[in-house]
Amino acid sequence: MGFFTFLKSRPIFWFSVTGTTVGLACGIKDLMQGGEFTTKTNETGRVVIVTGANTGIGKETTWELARRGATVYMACRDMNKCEEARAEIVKDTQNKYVYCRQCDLASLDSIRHFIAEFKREQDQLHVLINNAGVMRCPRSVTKDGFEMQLGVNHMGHFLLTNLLLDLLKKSAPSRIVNVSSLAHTRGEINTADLNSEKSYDEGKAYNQSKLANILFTRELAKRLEGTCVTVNALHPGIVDTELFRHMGFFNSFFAGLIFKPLFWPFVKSPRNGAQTSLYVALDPELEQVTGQYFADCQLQQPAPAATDVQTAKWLWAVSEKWTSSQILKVNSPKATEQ
Ligand SMILES: NC(=O)c1ccc[n+]([C@@H]2O[C@H](COP(=O)([O-])OP(=O)(O)OC[C@H]3O[C@@H](n4cnc5c(N)ncnc54)[C@H](O)[C@@H]3O)[C@@H](O)[C@H]2O)c1
Repeated sequence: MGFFTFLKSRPIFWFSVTGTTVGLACGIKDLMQGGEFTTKTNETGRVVIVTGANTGIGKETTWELARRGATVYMACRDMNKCEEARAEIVKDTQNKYVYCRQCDLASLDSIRHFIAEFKREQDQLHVLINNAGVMRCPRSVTKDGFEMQLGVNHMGHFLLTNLLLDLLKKSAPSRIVNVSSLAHTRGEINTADLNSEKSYDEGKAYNQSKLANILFTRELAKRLEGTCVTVNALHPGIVDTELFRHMGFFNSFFAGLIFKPLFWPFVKSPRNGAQTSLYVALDPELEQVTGQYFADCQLQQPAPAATDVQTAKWLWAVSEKWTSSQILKVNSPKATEQ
């Protein structure tokens, strides 16, 4: 009996096999969505900044914060997209205290400008969510000469956070949330070529930037001891967002074609992907918790490389130097500087 004849002769069997497979996949998908942050909180009067808030995880995070009454600043690169997202959120939540402000993390000047404008409008900041990110893009550099993934994912947020520490301390108890990734487990801080000037691998550069997010979190937590400002990092899960678009047309097309269907049961919706950010930002039980790493709304152990105290100190010193130097605008920073 040929294969197709066999298929045709047992329709009920195949119907059951397909049904069971789809059912199992849906069950697995349900399980893989991770925890949901269901604790009711009222955020009225609390001021929050979310970077990269116009799409994906950042947009859903902003949406839920707005639902809970917070004053939310959407710190975004593209004002048109930001206004579009804001309009949708305001219409749904009726929260008028949602604002769009330009903040291009690939430009230290833009970050400083955003800070100056923000501080003119607000004298409080209760939560800073460093969410924006680019992934596996072909090599390019920021306005200040940083390799793009290092520059946006780590250096931009490093400067932004440091320039907001005064307000966060003044508004304490307050929180900083750094959206990292499970990709940090494959990361390594390349102390000989942090800025990928000698060689570039888009995957390694992304992993390095996400490892940097956790090292920054842990070093900052130490520096904030005794201040009632906490800082934690997280992995949001594998989330169906537009993050793949940075990989260029060819790669993102194939990632969409192969990766998404293959990993469908494990892929979260953006709304589910925002739950750990919301949990870390708002859960009352985490008021004292700092320097930790979370996933699926649970405390997790990061990779050993993310707990290396010496590397965290080295990265802090280099980041401080590179983001404070005006010379960076002209010359690409030297990766060997310490
Ligand atoms: N999607 C996933 O599976 C996944 C997994 C692990 C970690 N993450 C992390 O989650 C975060 C959010 O990503 P997402 O999945 O929602 O993707 P996304 O592409 O939908 O969102 C990223 C946001 O960052 C913004 N951004 C990029 N460059 C910027 C710049 N120079 N200045 C300001 N904003 C900039 C984008 O405009 C966008 O709004 C990222 O940090 C990402 O690394 C995502």
